[in-house]
Amino acid sequence: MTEDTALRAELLGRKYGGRRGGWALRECDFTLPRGRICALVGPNGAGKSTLLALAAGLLRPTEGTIEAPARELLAYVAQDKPLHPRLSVDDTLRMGRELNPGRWDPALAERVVEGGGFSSGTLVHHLSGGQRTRVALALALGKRPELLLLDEPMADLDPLARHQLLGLLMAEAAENGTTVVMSSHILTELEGACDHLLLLHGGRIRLDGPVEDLLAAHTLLTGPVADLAPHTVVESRTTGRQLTALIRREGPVEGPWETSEPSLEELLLAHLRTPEGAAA
Ligand SMILES: Nc1ncnc2c1ncn2[C@@H]1O[C@H](COP(=O)(O)OP(=O)(O)OP(=O)(O)O)[C@@H](O)[C@H]1O
Repeated sequence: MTEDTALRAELLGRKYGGRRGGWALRECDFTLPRGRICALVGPNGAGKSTLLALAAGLLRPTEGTIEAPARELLAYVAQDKPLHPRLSVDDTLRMGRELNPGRWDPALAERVVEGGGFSSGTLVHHLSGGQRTRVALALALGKRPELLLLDEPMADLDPLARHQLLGLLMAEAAENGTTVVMSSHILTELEGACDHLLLLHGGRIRLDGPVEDLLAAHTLLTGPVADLAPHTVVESRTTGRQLTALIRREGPVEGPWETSEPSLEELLLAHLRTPEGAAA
């Protein structure tokens, strides 16, 4: 892995349940440059959590490889946010400091916990789901990792908390050059926050690359029904004589259509609705 790379997978595969089990992830090849904020998207069961656990070193690949920074340089917030229930918030953050000598940023951890509507003496056991998320994010960010792996981090946060914490996360990532990989089903949340995309479906990568390049490679068009060749159609719908389609452009679009660049949400929805459509 070079200096500029934060995460790299080569023919990565993971099977659960022994020899007769099924593949949760198959033939995944990608390189994530340092400093990117990467959205990890895909339907339920696509393999997102499996990929994050492999990147965190908590699972071993069944085949292929995944290269990531050393464990002390990465932080991983799992979907179920495992924390010690009998520790107070204060004790939990103290543990974060003790486990990360020389790296821990107490002020940053405090900032994440602030605004959560609980005192620092509260036991983790007595926190709500969203409040526990705050503490788990404080532990992860306080560590000042090179690579931050977040499995649906915002799912149980209220809209204000989500906005505040996403803002804090983005600011910290920009300031410290942290690479973030964040799985989410909330597509609107990813727009504006992420500059890189990994779209998984059925354990395989369907889209991978900088968001800007992926958007520029696609065109939304509306107009009369006509042959779209030579372009690759990701998704098309017709209402009477009217065609709406998302295409992967192969050269200039010439025809009687109105064209525009899709938003990230439009691009993701089209690819999610047609999993067998135009792959990367
Ligand atoms: N511990 C396990 N044992 C057996 N199969 C598993 C295990 N964990 C995951 N799987 C299977 O692997 C596949 C990928 O699961 P994974 O949790 O990685 O998907 P996901 O994209 O994170 O889904 P979601 O959006 O629902 O969280 C699924 O088919 C799932 O049933």
